[in-house]
Amino acid sequence: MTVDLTNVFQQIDGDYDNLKELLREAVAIQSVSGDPSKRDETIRMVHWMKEKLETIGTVCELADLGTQELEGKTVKLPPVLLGTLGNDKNKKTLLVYGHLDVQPAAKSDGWDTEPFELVEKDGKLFGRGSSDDKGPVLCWLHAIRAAQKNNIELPVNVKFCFEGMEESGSVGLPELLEREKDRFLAGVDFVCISDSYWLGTKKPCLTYGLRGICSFFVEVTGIKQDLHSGVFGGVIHEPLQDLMWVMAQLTTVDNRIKIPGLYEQVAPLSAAEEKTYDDIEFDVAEFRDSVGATHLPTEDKKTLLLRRWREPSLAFHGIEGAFYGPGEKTVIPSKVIGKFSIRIVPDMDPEEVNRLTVEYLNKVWAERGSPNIFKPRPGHSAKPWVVDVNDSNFLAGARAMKRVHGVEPDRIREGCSIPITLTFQELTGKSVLLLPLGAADDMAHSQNEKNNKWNYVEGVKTLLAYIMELGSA
Ligand SMILES: C[C@H](N)C(=O)N[C@@H](Cc1c[nH]cn1)C(=O)O
Ligand SMILES: [Zn+2]
Ligand SMILES: [Zn+2]
Repeated sequence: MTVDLTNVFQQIDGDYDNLKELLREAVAIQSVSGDPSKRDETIRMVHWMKEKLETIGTVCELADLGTQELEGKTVKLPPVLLGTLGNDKNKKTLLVYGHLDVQPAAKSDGWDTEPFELVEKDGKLFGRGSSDDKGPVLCWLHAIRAAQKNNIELPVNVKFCFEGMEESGSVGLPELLEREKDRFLAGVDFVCISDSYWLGTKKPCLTYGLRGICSFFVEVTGIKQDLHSGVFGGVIHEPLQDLMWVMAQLTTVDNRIKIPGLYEQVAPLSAAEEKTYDDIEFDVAEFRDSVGATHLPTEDKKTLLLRRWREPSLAFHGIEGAFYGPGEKTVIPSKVIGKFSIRIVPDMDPEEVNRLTVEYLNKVWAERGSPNIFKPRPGHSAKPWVVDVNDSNFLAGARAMKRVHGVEPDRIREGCSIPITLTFQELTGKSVLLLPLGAADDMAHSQNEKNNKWNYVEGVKTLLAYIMELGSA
């Protein structure tokens, strides 16, 4: 029997001030997992969320993950929040995953407002984590709270797994989940993750694929300290010149990867799969304008989507040790570390990608002929993930989207990665649904990250509708 949610949806609309207040509190906690100086904040964020989950009756535990070595220091890993809400043997069990950590952010990066202060402007809620992933995580809480306020019994038991290291490769989580296979993960029937974005700004989507990732560090040293470029320029081998030259050998001008053997690993595209791209609504001009570009390497809809979702790509992230502040500094840096990553797709294997990439870097380094010291090394990696879109979990998600938005969602893939997705699928043997709530222009990881007020509120309704739909899945 379908429960009428009309009144609950109205109450959710009316509860906006509370929804916003909770997001404000969450955004204010600077849980940047990649920054060791902010590790206490990341841990505080997990404790904060535990308290919130307990207010809806969740039985919570904090799984300790020990420590990690980060920038030469031993730092505590944030615990993983495991929660159990309901234990009815006659009901199926939904496992919800989300992350409480965020990417780094500083006003000086070019934000219009302070990144860790939630600001509402023109129907948008600006703040680091508002979309990725604190907003969606809070939608789960609000959805269940709304059901409880209206005495609506959930048709499923709900388990929560919220971590604080997703943006840094989910360190320790796969091993914890392995250990929890026959305890916390036992009896899970469905998995759902809300940690990605719609393809546009208006039409909802369900996501059935993610790219994986292989990240790399390339270190070049050669002189004992930074040097005056006037006094020493021209008479030494500069590490930064070497590094820039090596990095420039990795891609072509239209961003194709030059590492031999990489594209050969990509699964061939069948005619049937190619056809699924025909009906997807995607406005290339809107996409181009949203990123502020004048030209894109391709403006053909299908080619562009294929490149985002089912082809590898290489992105450069930065150079540690190189001067980047305002003004001029006529210095030759002594040690530089280039950082880049490769997004990988089926059938690429992270270990093989790491091997081919390091082999290629060493080859071009040999061609460079520099006497400096060159150390390329892989960082974290994750496998790609693709599934069937028509199982009962996906159908429940589609019905929920239709109930809230009145349209059938598009089935899409994502260019980004959620490293733990495949682990959940393998350990539970159950379907994992990616139910995105954010808009394509949310600018996750970037300046002025936001969550639309509308997406946030409709997201609460969508997750509630999804939980209720699982009752007939
Ligand atoms: C899709 C998700 N919200 C996300 O942003 N994932 C990150 C995961 C990651 C991998 N390395 C560092 N972070 C991403 O795709 O970059
Ligand atoms: Zn992210
Ligand atoms: Zn995320």
